[in-house]
Amino acid sequence: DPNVFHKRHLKEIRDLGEGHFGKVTLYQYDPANDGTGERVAVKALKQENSFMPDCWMKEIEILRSLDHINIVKYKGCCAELGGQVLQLIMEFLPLGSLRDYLPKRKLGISQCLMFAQQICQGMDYLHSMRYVHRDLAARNVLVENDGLVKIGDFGLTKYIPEGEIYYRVREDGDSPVFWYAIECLKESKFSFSSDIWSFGVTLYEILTRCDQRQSPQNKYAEMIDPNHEQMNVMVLIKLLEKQLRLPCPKDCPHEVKLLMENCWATDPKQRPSFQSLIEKLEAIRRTYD
Ligand SMILES: Nc1n[nH]c2ccc(-c3ccc(NS(=O)(=O)c4cccc(Cl)c4)cc3)cc12
Repeated sequence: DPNVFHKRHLKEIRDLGEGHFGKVTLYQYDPANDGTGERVAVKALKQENSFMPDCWMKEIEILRSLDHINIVKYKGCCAELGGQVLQLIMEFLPLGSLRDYLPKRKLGISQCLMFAQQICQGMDYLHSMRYVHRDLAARNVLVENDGLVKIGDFGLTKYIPEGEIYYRVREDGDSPVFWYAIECLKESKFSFSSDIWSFGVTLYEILTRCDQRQSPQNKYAEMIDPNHEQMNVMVLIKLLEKQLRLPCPKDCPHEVKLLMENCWATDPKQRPSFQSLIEKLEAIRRTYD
């Protein structure tokens, strides 16, 4: 079965990333044991979290059910600890995430907008399957080559049943609050529209070329008075309720600034859909051809 990987043939190479519940590692899968095997990315639960296999199995099922050029490919599973827990095997993209790639490459605005449009295409497909991603950020977008990006992690993705609009969560764990829509911070209400807000923050990251000095967290921290308050979720909510938003990165075209701010509308219903963002980004990109 090409989707089954045997632990004994997986040779660890290096870490690719670490989240709250798991970590992603680069391995060579080398059954011939002659160094000619293919490189794969393996996502495993951190041991202390192996108590939550049901949402882990759900994550594996979700990625296995997805098939889109802008979504990282599922390759299979590997039994761990005598079969209790599975490891998720994905295709390996050598250029890593946008956070690794953008600071090193001086991409023009047109190529940044092409990446943004491809993220919208992957997300439009995900929403068409009635999944809310809940963790869209530049660190979770992978680079295949300088013309193709893919969404690379679905650890917080949830299915929204027909007829429902929101997904309420209990755990806040290590929540990516600076990418969260205001209604997620205030009421833990996640929806297709809250993914649009996170896309706006991801577009902001792309336009700053993932410069960490201009990260969402640092930029929001600059908006408060450091002398009398420390940044936390309550301070962030107040700042957003005062209609403050991330600043427009330099060399960001005016129509892209408007598009980004539309994604951060307080009212979720005022935010665009990924379909309309694809059309708008396509039109703006054509002015650069
Ligand atoms: N270079 C790659 N090829 N294939 C991959 C699959 C996933 C990833 C990946 C995907 C996401 C991240 N972001 S991350 O913030 O490190 C992360 C978030 C949630 C859960 C985890 Cl375990 C890690 C880091 C790495 C990288 C590659």
